[in-house]
Amino acid sequence: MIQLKKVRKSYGDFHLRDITLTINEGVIYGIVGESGSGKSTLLSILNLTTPIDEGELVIDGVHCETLTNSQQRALKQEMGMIFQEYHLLNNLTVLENVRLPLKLKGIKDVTKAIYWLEKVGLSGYDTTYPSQLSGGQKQRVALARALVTKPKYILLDEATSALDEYNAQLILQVLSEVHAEYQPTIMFVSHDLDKIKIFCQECLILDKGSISHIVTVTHNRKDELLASYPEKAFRRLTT
Ligand SMILES: Nc1ncnc2c1ncn2[C@@H]1O[C@H](COP(=O)(O)OP(=O)(O)OP(=O)(O)O)[C@@H](O)[C@H]1O
Repeated sequence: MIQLKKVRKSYGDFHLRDITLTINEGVIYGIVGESGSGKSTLLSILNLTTPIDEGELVIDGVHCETLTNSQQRALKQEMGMIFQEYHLLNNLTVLENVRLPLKLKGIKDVTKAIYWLEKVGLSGYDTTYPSQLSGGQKQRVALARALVTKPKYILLDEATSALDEYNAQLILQVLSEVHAEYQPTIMFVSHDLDKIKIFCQECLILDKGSISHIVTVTHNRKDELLASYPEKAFRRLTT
């Protein structure tokens, strides 16, 4: 569980203000809001990339204002993050990028990295470098890298925005399978309300740095993502 109490962060004229929020285990949250409302800032605070100015951030009972380096490393290993700009390492191949979080955990076996590349439709790209990939392919490498260690928290910043509809659905399907398998907590930042509706259970609406609403998503159609194509088509056409 993650708790934020009166969290503040300022960048010049922008203020993320008094964010008080409990992020429960196993829930899929959407985060929406106008451009510049603070969605990425909130995710990077949760990912411990951005330190807060004031307030409290407590992750799994650990107070993050006073973390030791080893506590910070341990918590970060529970976070799988996809950044808006992907943050792939250009001097590493696709496979090496996906392996990186495993290596940081001291795991040498490459099987899981290969499995995840295949899962996001990129088998055969092991020795390719990020600069040779399209934006959508980079996004899928970032997804494989985020999921390879089975993290407890999955933080996704516009993870389907560079993708065509087929690949966006593929990613949401993969994430739904992952959620059905071990119930990680997922934070899904998106401008696409249809995807929020189909994928998320709760949705935070940010407005100029504050949470204006927390909405329970109704008519969630997650089952549809898990269904194989014939059932999916049948349900779409009949309900
Ligand atoms: N590292 C930074 N340094 C300075 N200003 C920043 C930094 N990160 C974010 N900001 C500013 O904070 C504000 C909120 O940015 P943020 O990226 O969190 O918004 P967002 O809701 O994710 O926007 P978008 O939908 O366009 O991605 C913006 O005004 C942005 O310029």
